[in-house]
Amino acid sequence: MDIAQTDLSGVHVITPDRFGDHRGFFSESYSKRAFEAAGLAYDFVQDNHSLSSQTGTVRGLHFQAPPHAQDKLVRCGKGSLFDVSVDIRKGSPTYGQWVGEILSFENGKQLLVPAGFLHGFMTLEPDTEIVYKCTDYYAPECDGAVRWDSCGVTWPLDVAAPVLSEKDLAAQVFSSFDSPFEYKG
Ligand SMILES: Cc1cn([C@H]2C[C@H](O)[C@@H](COP(=O)(O)OP(=O)(O)O[C@H]3O[C@H](C)C(=O)[C@H](O)[C@H]3O)O2)c(=O)[nH]c1=O
Repeated sequence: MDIAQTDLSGVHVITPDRFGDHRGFFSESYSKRAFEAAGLAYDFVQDNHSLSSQTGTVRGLHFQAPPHAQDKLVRCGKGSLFDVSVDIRKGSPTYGQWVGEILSFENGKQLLVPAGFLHGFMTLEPDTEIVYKCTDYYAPECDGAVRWDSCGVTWPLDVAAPVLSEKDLAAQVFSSFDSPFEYKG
């Protein structure tokens, strides 16, 4: 399992090993032991799975506010997507900065998105499935969203009208967003 730091401290790209044979492949898609050996200690309590049928579907950019903030370990179970994380920790030297990574069934890559970061993605092909682990349970009263196109993210597809939920269509713009997260070094 390769665990690589991104330009945003705390956000990692993780690539599990795949053992191929004549049947296909086997991969340990998550190992608490490997994470702890890399100094990453997360207690995941909920797995999420969503299907986006159309290319150019955008889900995000979302967060859960304290006291139910979530760290997320994200991977693509089928298809491909551009996964994005934005630092929203007030006082952070990288506040407002973003990283993006193509996650696909083919490349097996994962993105570790800590609490204090927005998370969202754009699908790059039809019938794309995302699967992710969270360190806290769903708390709709703490659910928050920032407009996908207001954070300066360079999205991979020039989609005039992405497929969005009502919630994401109505999300606040980043410039007027008051983050509930503080940078703790
Ligand atoms: C997130 C969540 C949702 N739901 C229910 C609530 C709605 O009835 C339905 C769809 O929820 P929503 O439109 O918020 O789903 P997404 O737009 O995929 O939201 C997620 O997308 C981005 C990429 C994220 O990182 C978050 O996990 C999450 O915000 O599932 C649940 O029952 N449990 C949950 O944990």
